[in-house]
Amino acid sequence: MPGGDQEPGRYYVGVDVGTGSVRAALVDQRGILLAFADQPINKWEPQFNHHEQSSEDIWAACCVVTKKVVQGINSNQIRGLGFDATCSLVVLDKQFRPLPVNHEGDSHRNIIMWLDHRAVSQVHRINKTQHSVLQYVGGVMSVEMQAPKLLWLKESLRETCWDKAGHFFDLPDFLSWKATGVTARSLCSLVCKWTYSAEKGWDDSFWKMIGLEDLVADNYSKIGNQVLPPGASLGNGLTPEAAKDLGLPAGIAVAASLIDAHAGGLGVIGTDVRGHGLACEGQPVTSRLAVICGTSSCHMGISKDPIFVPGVWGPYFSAMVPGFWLNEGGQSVTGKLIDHMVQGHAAFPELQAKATARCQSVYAYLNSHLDLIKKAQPVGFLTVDLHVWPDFHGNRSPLADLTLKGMVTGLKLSQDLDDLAILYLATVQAIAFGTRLIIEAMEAAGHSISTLFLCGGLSKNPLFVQMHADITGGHGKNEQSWESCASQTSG
Ligand SMILES: Nc1ncnc2c1ncn2[C@@H]1O[C@H](COP(=O)(O)OP(=O)(O)O)[C@@H](O)[C@H]1O
Ligand SMILES: O=C(CO)[C@H](O)[C@H](O)COP(=O)(O)O
Repeated sequence: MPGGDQEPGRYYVGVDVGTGSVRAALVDQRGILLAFADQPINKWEPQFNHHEQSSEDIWAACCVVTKKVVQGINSNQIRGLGFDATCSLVVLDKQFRPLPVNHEGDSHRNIIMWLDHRAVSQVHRINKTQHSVLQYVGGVMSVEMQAPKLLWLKESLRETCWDKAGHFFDLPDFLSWKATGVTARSLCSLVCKWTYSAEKGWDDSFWKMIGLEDLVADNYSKIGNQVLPPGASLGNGLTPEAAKDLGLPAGIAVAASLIDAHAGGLGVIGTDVRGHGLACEGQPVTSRLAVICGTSSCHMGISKDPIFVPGVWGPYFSAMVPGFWLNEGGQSVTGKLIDHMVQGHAAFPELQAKATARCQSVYAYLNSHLDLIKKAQPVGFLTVDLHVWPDFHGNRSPLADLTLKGMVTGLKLSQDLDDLAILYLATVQAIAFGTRLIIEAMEAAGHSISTLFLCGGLSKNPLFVQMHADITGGHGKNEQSWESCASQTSG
C-alpha cells in the first residue's frame, strides 16, 4: 500500500508537456512513481520554419493522461498538481479564447512553438539594439524566445491577432491559469524567455526600444504583472471546472509552473548519488550539468554568483534552483535531428521491418547492428570517414547563430543498413561534440563541471549516453573523475 500501513498515502500529480507528447505521473509523498501515462499531441508546420500547436488540444491531452494516472485512487488523498511545459507562446483574446497565430486565420492553432523560426528579421533588429537585457541571455537573443515572436505578431497579424489579444502566456503559465483561473506567471518562464529580471522586474526601456511599448502602457497585464516563484501555490487551487476536466478534486493545490527543461533540471541536478561508488559523490552541486534531452537538449548549470557565458542563456537568478544562478546552454534539435536522419534514409523501411520483427525500437536495433559491424574496434571508430555538423536548425549555444545549417561529409553511393547505422552514429557523436563545446564555453567563463546528469527521451538510448561520456570525458579532465549519469525520468 503506497504510504505504508500506518498513514494513508498522499498523492501528487505532475503533468509534463513536451514537444511531441504530454505525460502525467502520479507520485506519493516519498516521491515514488505509482502511475504514468502519455499521449501524443498535434503539431502543424504550415510553412517552413513555422511551427504551431493548439492550447485546446494540449489541455485535452493533459486531461486524458491525468484521468488515467488517478484511476482507482481515492481522490481525497490527492493533494497537489503541478505542470511543466515547453516554452511555446500561447495567444488568447480578452475573453481568454484562442486567437490565430497564422495567416490562414485558424484560431485552433493559437500557439507559436518554441522551435518556430519565423521571427528572424525581428530578432536581428532586437539584437542590433544591444540593450542591456541581452546580457542576461548570453549576449544574443534567440529567435526561439518570446520578444521576437510578439513583435512578429504585431507586424504580421496586426488586425487578426495583435489588436484582439488580451493574454500572451508561456505554455507552462497557460496551463496553471487554465487549472486555477490565476493569471500570475512563473518566475521561471518570465526570467528565461521574456527578459524579466528576478531583481529588477520588467525593463520598460527594452520594450519601448523594440517597438512593443503598448505592452508597457498596459502595465504588462498582457504578459504578466504578478510573478510567483515556481512551486508557489496559486489562488484557491483547482477550479471546479478544471477539476471536472482533469478528474481531480476541486480546490487541491496547484503549483506555479516550470519550463520542461527546468523541471527536468531540478529533478536530476540534486540526485542523491551516495552509495554507488561514483566519483561525483561529495562534489558540490555546481559541478553538475543537467542535460535534458528530448526533441532538443538543454544544458543546465548552476552557480552561487552570476556567470556570463557568451552564447549561453542566462545568468538567470532563481529560475530553476532557488537562490542559485542558472546558465542554460542548448541544442535546438537533437532527438528531432536523430529521427530526421534515420527516418529520411533510403534504408529506413528495411530497418523498420527488421526492428518490428524483433519487437525492438529502431534505435535498439541500430545499436545492436553497430555492435555487430564494429568487429574488434571501439564503436566510435566506425565514423572515421563520416562526419555530421548538427546545426540543421541553427546553433543555439555556444555560437548563438540561427543561420547555421547542417552538413554531412564522407557520403558514398551505397545506402544500405550499414550506412544508415553509421550515419546515425555520426549524428549522435556530433550532438555529443556540441555538448562538449557548450561545456568548454561554460568552463572558460568560470563554471567547473565534472558530471553530466541526463534525462529525457534520449537518455533511454545507451549509445547517446555512452557517446556523451566518451566525447566530453577527455575534455581537460582527469578521466577517472568524469562520468555521466542517465536517469529514466522524463524531461
Ligand atoms: N527508447 C528510446 N530509444 C532511443 N531514443 C528514444 C527513445 N525514446 C525516445 N527517444 C528519443 O527521444 C526523443 C523524444 O524525447 P522526449 O523526451 O519524449 O521529447 P519531448 O519532451 O521533446 O516531447 C525522440 O526524438 C527520440 O529520438
Ligand atoms: O527551450 C527550451 C527550454 O528552455 C526547450 O528546448 C524547449 O522547451 C523544448 O523542450 P523539449 O526538447 O523537451 O521538447
